[in-house]
Order: sequence, then C-alpha cells, then structure tokens
Amino acid sequence: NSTTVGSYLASRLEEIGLKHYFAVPGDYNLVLLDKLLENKNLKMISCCNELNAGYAADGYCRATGGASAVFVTYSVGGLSLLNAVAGAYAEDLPMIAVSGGPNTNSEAEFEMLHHTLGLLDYDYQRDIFSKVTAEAVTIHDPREAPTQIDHAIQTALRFRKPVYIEIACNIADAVTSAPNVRSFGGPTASDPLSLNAAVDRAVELLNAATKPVLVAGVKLRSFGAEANFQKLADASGYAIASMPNAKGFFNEQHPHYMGIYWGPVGTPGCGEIVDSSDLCLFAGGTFTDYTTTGHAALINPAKVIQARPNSVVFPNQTFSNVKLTEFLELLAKKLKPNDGSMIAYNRIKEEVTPLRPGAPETELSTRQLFSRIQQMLSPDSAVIAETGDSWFNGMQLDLPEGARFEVQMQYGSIGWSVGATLGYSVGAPDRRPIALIGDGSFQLTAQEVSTIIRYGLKPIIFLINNGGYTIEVEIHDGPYNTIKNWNYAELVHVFNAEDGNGFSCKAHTEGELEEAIKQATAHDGPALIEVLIHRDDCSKDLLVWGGHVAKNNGRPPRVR
Ligand SMILES: Cc1ncc(Cn2nnc(CCOP(=O)(O)OP(=O)(O)O)c2C)c(N)n1
Ligand SMILES: [Mg+2]
Repeated sequence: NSTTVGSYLASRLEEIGLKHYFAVPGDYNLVLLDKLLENKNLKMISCCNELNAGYAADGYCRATGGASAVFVTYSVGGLSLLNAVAGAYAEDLPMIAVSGGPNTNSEAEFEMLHHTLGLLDYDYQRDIFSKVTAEAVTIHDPREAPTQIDHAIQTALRFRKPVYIEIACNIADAVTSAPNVRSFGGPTASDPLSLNAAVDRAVELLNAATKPVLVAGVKLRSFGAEANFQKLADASGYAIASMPNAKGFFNEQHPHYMGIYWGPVGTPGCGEIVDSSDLCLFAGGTFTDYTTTGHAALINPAKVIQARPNSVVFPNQTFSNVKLTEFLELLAKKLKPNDGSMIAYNRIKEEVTPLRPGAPETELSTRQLFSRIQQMLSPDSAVIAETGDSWFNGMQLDLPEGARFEVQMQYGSIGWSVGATLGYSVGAPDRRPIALIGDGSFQLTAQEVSTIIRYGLKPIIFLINNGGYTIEVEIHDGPYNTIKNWNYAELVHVFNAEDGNGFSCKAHTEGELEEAIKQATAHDGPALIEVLIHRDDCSKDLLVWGGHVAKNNGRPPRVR
C-alpha cells in the first residue's frame, strides 16, 4: 500500500516519539507542511524565524532526550537555520532538519529560481549542511524516499547528531511506499572482547588507586548513560564531580557529590580533590578551553581514564568500540568500593553560608538575585542558562534532585536560550523552565518570546540587564561591548498585543525582586522579570575565568 513522501516522513517522526515539530513556511515547503498537518499526532509550532526554530528544536531534544524536527524553506530559510544545526552537532543532539527544495525539473531545464544564489547549482544547501550533520540527503525520486528518510533518521539516532533532509517541492505529495514495520535503534552495542578488556583494565587501575574520583561529563546525557553513571557512583563510594556542561546530569544531592569541576572556578574543594586524586575516571567529558578555564584546570593525563561514547582511553592504551553505557554498567559490577577521595574531600570542604537578604530598598546585586533564584528551585525545575555571566551564576545553583540544567557550552551561540526555552517548554510540559538570559544575548533572538506567549507556555525568564556584554568585557573589553538599552519588560506587552498572556515587570531592588518572583510564580502563563544589575557587577568566577580564557586566546603564534 502507499502514502505520500510528506506523510511517510510525518509517520516516521511520530514513530520515533515526536509530538511536535518547529516550522517556518516558504513556497518550497508549503505542500510538505500540508502533509505534516494531516498527521493529527504531530503539532506544528510556528516560529518567527528559522534560527529560533532550530534553537527550539535544540531545546526540545534536551527536554525529551530524543530527536526533534524543524521544517524550513530553501536557502533563505535553510541558511538561517544552519547555525542552530551546527550547534546541535556540537552538542550531540539528534535534530532532523528538513528543507523544501527546488522542483526536480529546474536544474535540468536551466531554470533560474528565486531565493537562490542565481546560479544553476541547486545542491549547495545540502552540501553546506553536510558539513554540520551526520547525513545530508536530497529526495528527488519518491521511490527512494523511504530508504533515504529511514537512513537519515537512523543515522541521527545512532550517532546523536543532526541530519539534513531536502525534499523537492513537487515531491512532497508524490506517492511512495507506506512505512513498513522496523525499529529505529540508538547507538550500537560494544564489541564484547574490547568491552571486557577495557573493564578489566579499569578495574585493575582503579582498585589499585588510593583516592580515585569519578567526573560526570556532558556526553552522559546524549548517549543515555546518566543512569549507568549513577550506578557506578553508588557502587564505587568515590567522590563525584560534574563538569560545567554536565551540571545536573548527576544528582547534586547525592552524599558523595562534591560540585562542579571547572579548574579555578569550580566548587571550592572540588577541583583540589580531583586534581590531587591519583586516578580520575571522566565519563563523557570534553576538555575544551572553556570547560577547563583556559586549561588552568590541573588535569594530569597520566592520571586520567576517559570513558568516551565509543571508546575508553587510558594513559597509554585505547579500547575502541566500547559503548559508554555498557562500560559504566559493567564497571559498576566489578569495582571495589573506596571512599578515600570522599574522606579527603570532607577534610577540606567549605560550608556555604547562604547570603542574608538586605533591606527591601537595597539595590539588587547578582549575588542576591541568585540566592533568591536558588529558593525557587524544585525537583521539576529546569534551569536554562545562556552564555554569559549566567553560566557562572547558574553553575553555583544547588539543584534539587530531579531538577535539570541546560547550557550550550560547547557551541555557546548567544541567543540560543530564547528558542531553547521555547522548545524545552514544549518538550517538557511537566516542568516550569527558569531561563537566565543576559541582555546582550536576548537582543539576538528576543522575538521568540512572542511564540512562547502564542502557545501559552509558562517559563519564567530572568532578563539580566547589566548594560552589555559583560562576559566579553571580562575577557577583553572595548566599545563594542556596550549595547543600546531596551525596555525589555515592555517588550512582553508588545508581543502580547490584544490576546497574549505574558506577565512582565522590572526589579531594581531586593524588595521589587521579591514581589516580582511572587507575581511571576503565581502567574499562569509566561513571565519575564527584567532585573537591573550594575554593569560591573559580575560573578567572581567570571573575572577569574575571563582572565584565563583571555590568556589562552592570546597565545603567541608558534614560529620556527
Ligand atoms: C552568535 C554569537 N555572537 C557573538 C558571540 C560572542 N559573545 N559571547 N557572549 C557575548 C555577550 C553576552 O552578553 P550578555 O548576554 O549580556 O551576558 P552577560 O552580560 O555576560 O550576562 C557575546 C557578544 C557569541 N558567543 N555568539
Ligand atoms: Mg549583559
């Protein structure tokens, strides 16, 4: 029996668990969107622009732990979406980017087309997307659609990477085979010999260590290994740390959790224990200039085991085709418990004394703001921290068990958080996201707040108005770090127009913040609190981190 190409794609998206997709229409994808709308089990979320639709699809992956889909028109849409897809690649998110494409006859007829470069080559968008995806296919022949679509979807799920599917505008409603039964698996299994050898080697080294530690890394989430890591943590008795881009992937209320491992700006006492340990197992970690604070973290490769998504790397040995989930799971069964690192940590850990609130008329400080946000957190919170001082302030939040934390620290494309908050809210309706967004970042993608209002989503957005690009100021200042101030709170009323339900207000003082949070929390809809912070009031950690990153950026060119 048969169906159409668009309906085939829709039924496969439904089959892999999607309930929503994000879209911006254009004449290359209108018929395709019509076919998608026929599928009543998928809901279209219409976005203001393709970049934000991509950021929303990014947030949707984070909220659901699964895939997401975004639909755009050719070239003018696709090339705007591109940056969000590159971000999904960097962050290991299985986003399915679908673009309408030129009529299958156009190239053969030497037809010049609108929205294109004015050349007679119409493969350029797929070619560009092939650089930021694990697979990029163009569907011209409806008979090949099932094969191409299934292959692209399977690739996204197996490698946890975005894929690109281009569907010619006159093919979307062409007849093709109905979808036949099959499963769409995730990452493949390990090579058993390699897995057992890697585990045995790890057991041998870790059991011989005096104060080994475990560190949770960012890839735990994308490769579905959070639960396996938790089992290993419980079985080992080791002290545990999380890297900054893995915050929340390990339960921060666990008795052996030390905090964030981020070199000189990590949780006090945590870095010292990791750096002085005689053997550290990093599970899914990434060691970039940002996650090591300009390489100021004192990681000694001779004392590190890296459990990666598809391999385990010891100081002088690598075992390939070993899956992270299976390695952690098997190791948990074989490891000898050892609380040496926990004893060491308990000797030096510092008790954090909560900040005492000032008088209500006290001018708001970053520290007071975040100590107040801390009190809002609950197990169903999801904190979304934008690139900026929000990384550092957000990192210090103490997450209740079950609360989630999202950062885009690998790609760090400012403005991501607005679309990501939209997508996360759609993907996790049982959570109330709390977004921490700087004024500079917000100015790139502000209009997606109107989509949050349009669909009645209910995140609470803290818009931190400190007058500019403070994170850049602390790395390297210049006139380019100052931005034009907006009346951010007023923008919500602009987006509400006559039928929106967005709440917003400004807070200059601790008393106003208290009132704002009370009203926002009580409001049954989206809320934006614009907090006014002094331009130089940033976290101490940003000052330290900025200095190290600037120094690392400034390394002189090597000349022979
Ligand atoms: C798309 C994109 N364009 C430029 C940059 C560089 N950049 N990184 N952070 C910033 C400034 C962020 O400023 P805000 O959001 O106001 O954050 P804070 O003031 O640090 O709280 C820039 C301009 C970037 N990271 N991503
Ligand atoms: Mg700012």
